[in-house]
Amino acid sequence: MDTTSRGAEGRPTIGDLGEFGLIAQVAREPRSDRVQVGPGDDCAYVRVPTGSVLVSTDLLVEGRHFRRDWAEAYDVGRRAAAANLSDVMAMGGVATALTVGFAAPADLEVQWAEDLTRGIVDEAALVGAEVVGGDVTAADAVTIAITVLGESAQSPVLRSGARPGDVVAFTGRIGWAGAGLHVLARGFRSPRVLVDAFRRPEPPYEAGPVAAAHGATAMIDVSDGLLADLGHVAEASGVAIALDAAAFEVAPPIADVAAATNVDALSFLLTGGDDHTLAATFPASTGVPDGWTVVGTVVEGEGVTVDGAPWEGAGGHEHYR
Ligand SMILES: Nc1ncnc2c1ncn2[C@@H]1O[C@H](COP(=O)(O)OP(=O)(O)OP(=O)(O)O)[C@@H](O)[C@H]1O
Ligand SMILES: Cc1ncc(C[n+]2csc(CCOP(=O)(O)O)c2C)c(N)n1
Ligand SMILES: [Mg+2]
Repeated sequence: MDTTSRGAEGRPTIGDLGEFGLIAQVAREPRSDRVQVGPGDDCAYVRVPTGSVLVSTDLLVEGRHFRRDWAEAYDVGRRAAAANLSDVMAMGGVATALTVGFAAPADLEVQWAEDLTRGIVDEAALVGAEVVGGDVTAADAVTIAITVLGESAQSPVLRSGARPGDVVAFTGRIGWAGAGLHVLARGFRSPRVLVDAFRRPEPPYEAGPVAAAHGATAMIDVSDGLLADLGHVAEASGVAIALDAAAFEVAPPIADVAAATNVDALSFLLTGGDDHTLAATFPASTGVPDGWTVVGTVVEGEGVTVDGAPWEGAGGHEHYR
């Protein structure tokens, strides 16, 4: 525990509690029957008179989630929207509408804000969603808080449905954005393909509903890192997940960066965040849809292991840690 973050008279701070401790505190609040899924999944699912709606909020803060010297405003917009749209995808749904909360200092160029909006609108258009409202306020750091609404053709796929015997799989690019961030943080701008993957993730939007229709038992978008996000699935489902390192194929640019910076290439795939791709579990009998790679199995127990042991390296992303 970080004792340097103690509040007045030694009272605990949210830094002590941690991101997930704080969320657990909010999640304990009672909710009515109209809340079919509350805090704890990629989206909430709330009953309305005409059916049910998926809803999720994601916040991007300058310096924490993006840097203006690392990405153009347009790409920050694409990424801000993608981070939200991918949470709807992870429930097996399709996004319909976004509201955009935007806070920035007065000296931000108008062009930056315009380009950001264009990026958000273009990313939303990939799934047929539209920006329908928002809010603007002054702030010291550029902050983008998007709320997304979505709908689902079938019951949403939760984090809590994984069962022993299921297979664990992912689809889309994994580790690319994390490797891009690693490169940028060391002052480099290449390999370009990795830096671009960080700047503008490409969530496999159609894969969410396809996986749901295929019978996915649990699903999550990979934003904190595969191990961390599968950890959320394991915890919510009351199971353990056993990954097989040999099942992961390391893409050449990731292998190059790993070799050049003396890092285990697998760590990018297991702990890199920001890809906004999908991980899911499927019954062994149904197998996985096209384009998914099986990387492990669901077993009795708790936690996530790689080749039978807990991952020794750094974990995924967690605020305040
Ligand atoms: N301040 C809060 N109040 C209520 N619920 C919260 C709060 N912060 C987070 N949550 C809920 O906690 C759960 C986990 O949040 P988290 O941001 O880790 O997941 P996520 O939205 O899937 O992340 P990502 O968008 O990075 O994939 C979500 O269900 C989210 O709605
Ligand atoms: C400048 C900069 N430094 C570090 C990172 C890495 N990062 C920040 S938040 C996060 C998890 C998802 O966020 P959240 O849990 O808030 O949804 C990750 C992987 C970044 N994107 N930009
Ligand atoms: Mg998510």
